[in-house]
Amino acid sequence: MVVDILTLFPEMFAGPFDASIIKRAREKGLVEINLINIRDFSRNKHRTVDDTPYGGGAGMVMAAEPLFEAMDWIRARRGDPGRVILLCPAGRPFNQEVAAELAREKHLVLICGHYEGIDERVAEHLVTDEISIGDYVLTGGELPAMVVVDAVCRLIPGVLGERASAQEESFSDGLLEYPHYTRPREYRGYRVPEVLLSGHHEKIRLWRRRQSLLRTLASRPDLLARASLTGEDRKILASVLEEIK
Ligand SMILES: CCN(CC)Cc1ccc(CNC(=O)c2csc3nc[nH]c(=O)c23)cc1
Repeated sequence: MVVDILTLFPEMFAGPFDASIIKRAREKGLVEINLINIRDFSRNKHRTVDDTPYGGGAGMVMAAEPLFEAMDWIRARRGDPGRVILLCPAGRPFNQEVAAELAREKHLVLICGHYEGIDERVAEHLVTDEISIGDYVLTGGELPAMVVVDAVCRLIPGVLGERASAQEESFSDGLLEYPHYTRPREYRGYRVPEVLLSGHHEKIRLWRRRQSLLRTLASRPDLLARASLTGEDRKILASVLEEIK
């Protein structure tokens, strides 16, 4: 997969993409990430990329020209991208389903907005998808772009070890994860639950499932409503609800 990121602050991306899983994916040639500075496509001598809004109002608006010029350059080099994603607060809420959809593309362009907004002609004539990463206001689209790239890249075959992706399948039943423990058995008087030390695989499986159900019930009942629950799950939930009566 090729990801072209249009941004005013390419330096912001240095850390997250040069470490760990994304770095390995790039080295393996599974993903190519190009950082493109929007300012390089400004056609005026002051290299400006924003201007005052028509109709008045506070703040500045990102101009259309540098983004259209950058898209021409991308198209000339690599042909039409599958998706052109504008990161913006008013976009479609990003979630695992959107990540899976984008992970099937060969070529993504991400546009990181700034200022009060971007000239609407960009959204109208260049953009295929507008994506928000949540209902809170950030200073720009760069962190959202990193979040999207991270979530999408890990779904590209070969990026995660096959074990991890197999594990992913088991979690994708929509419940929250059960608690994890590792050595030592006791640390500062805090002990690991006995069942996990028992070696009794069926009891451990049941305990973990119960923990997932309890946690999901406690903090994400909305997920519980949507999850694919087995008969066994319903029995566990019934006994839990009995207990807390
Ligand atoms: C004045 C109204 N603001 C919209 C809520 C203007 C505005 C604020 C912050 C931004 C910068 N944020 C993003 O570009 C952004 C891009 S994706 C995203 N997801 C969640 N929250 C976000 O702020 C974002 C852009 C416009």
